[in-house]
Amino acid sequence: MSAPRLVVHRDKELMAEAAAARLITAVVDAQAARGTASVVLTGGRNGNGLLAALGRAPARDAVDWSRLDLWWGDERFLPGGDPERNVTQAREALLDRVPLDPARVHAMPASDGPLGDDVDAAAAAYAAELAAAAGPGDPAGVPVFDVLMLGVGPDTHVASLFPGLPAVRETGRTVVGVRDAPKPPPTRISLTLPAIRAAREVWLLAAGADKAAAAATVLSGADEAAAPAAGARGREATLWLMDEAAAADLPRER
Ligand SMILES: O=C1O[C@H](COP(=O)(O)O)[C@@H](O)[C@H](O)[C@H]1O
Repeated sequence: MSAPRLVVHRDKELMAEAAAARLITAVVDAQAARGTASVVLTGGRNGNGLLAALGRAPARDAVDWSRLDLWWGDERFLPGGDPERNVTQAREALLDRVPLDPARVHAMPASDGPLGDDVDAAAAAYAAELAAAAGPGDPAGVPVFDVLMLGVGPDTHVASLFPGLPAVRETGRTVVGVRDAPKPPPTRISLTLPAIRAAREVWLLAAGADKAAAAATVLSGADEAAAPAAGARGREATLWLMDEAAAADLPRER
């Protein structure tokens, strides 16, 4: 697993533009090397800001959108089309305006889907979809994602892995149902840390003053059960993409 590396931008707008440019390059490079690319999207303000910036970037046309697999790191377990669902927000920010292959857009199940409102069954179904996409050389039971993005919550949560809840300690399953999340809605679906750590590159997005304490806690060596973002590492790279406000409480010599 790779050690965290920090990239600090002046403000959240610049961070979103720079992260979008970085994502375009990563996808184009992956498609050139392997024919396809796979990216795991995050919900939240920073993740949606990045998607909106990507939509404004002229270089977005360098991406072959038809050869891109999109997955989600977590989802709010709500009815399909609910404005609070991460996939709904991602569609609005970008996905509805680029020529993706619908079969490659792997949204997590909704609470009114064919599996009904059983969040554990929904999580198991997503784990099965990931396992089916994994190759024989992918021992984690998920594909080797090229880039997996995670918004960092002010409480250090990533995906829907919240401090102190059992999901953050999961070692066997790749996807779990989450109940009693402290941030609404309380019922969610999340990739687990072992699934997250299967990615080549993990990018943690932290912009805004409300992320400063979380970033300082995680980057000072906190335990992942108490600060889940501490457990989010990529095989080849772990990047913290930040703005100055989120980096304000980090040691000066960073
Ligand atoms: O609820 C969620 O929150 C986190 C962080 O969101 P932010 O608005 O504080 O940046 C997000 O990463 C996660 O995907 C989402 O479900």
